[in-house]
Amino acid sequence: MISVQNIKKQYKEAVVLDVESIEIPKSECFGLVGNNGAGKTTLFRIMLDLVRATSGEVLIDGQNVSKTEEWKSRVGAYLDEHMLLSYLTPDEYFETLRKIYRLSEEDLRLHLENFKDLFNDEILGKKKYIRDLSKGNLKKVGIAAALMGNPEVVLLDEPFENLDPSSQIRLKKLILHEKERSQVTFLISSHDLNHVTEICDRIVLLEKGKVIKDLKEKELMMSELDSYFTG
Ligand SMILES: Nc1ncnc2c1ncn2[C@@H]1O[C@H](COP(=O)(O)OP(=O)(O)OP(=O)(O)O)[C@@H](O)[C@H]1O
Repeated sequence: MISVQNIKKQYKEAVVLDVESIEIPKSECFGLVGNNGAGKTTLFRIMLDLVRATSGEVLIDGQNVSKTEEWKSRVGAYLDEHMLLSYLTPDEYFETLRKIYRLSEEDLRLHLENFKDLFNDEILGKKKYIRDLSKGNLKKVGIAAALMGNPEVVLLDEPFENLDPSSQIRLKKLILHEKERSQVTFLISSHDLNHVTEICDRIVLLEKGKVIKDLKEKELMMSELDSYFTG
């Protein structure tokens, strides 16, 4: 369970995030939407302790993320390419993570097997450095890495961005499969309302750092979001 309590983030006078409370139960697929600058990435960065909130706290299974470390072994995330090791090839990168997560070679093989369709023969065995991959392929490496080590919680910032249509569909299937298989709690930010409403159980809409809608009824999500974004 993830609990966001009275989180405020301020840069000088500008308050970019002001969230009273969000509770995310285990195995929920939580979608986060909002226009550019609404605060989605900032909220994710605070949840991962990459940025410190001005006030308030985020708890993962009761642990304050800015004061403890243990939660890190249960959380996977891909926010942007800064999280990758760009001087490695994808094979070298996954092998490095395998050792960090203490997985067997067979575990890694099985993990990457799940990504076979998504990788579309473009990622593994190519001897190409991560820094030279296309934006979409970078994202695929980051997502596969975020899901390594059986995380209980996975945060993905704009996972569909830069993916071709086939890859977007494959990624949706993969997330739904992972959710079924291992009850992962997914937190997904996206500008793609169709994808996010299709896979998420709940969608929070941010506007200028504030939660203005918390949609839990699948049938109403799309129409509510549609009317908000078409203004
Ligand atoms: N280091 C910083 N210094 C000043 N302002 C910042 C900093 N980081 C983020 N911001 C501001 O915080 C606000 C929220 O940004 P954030 O990246 O969280 O939005 P977002 O919802 O993820 O946007 P997008 O959809 O464009 O990715 C923006 O106004 C941004 O300019």
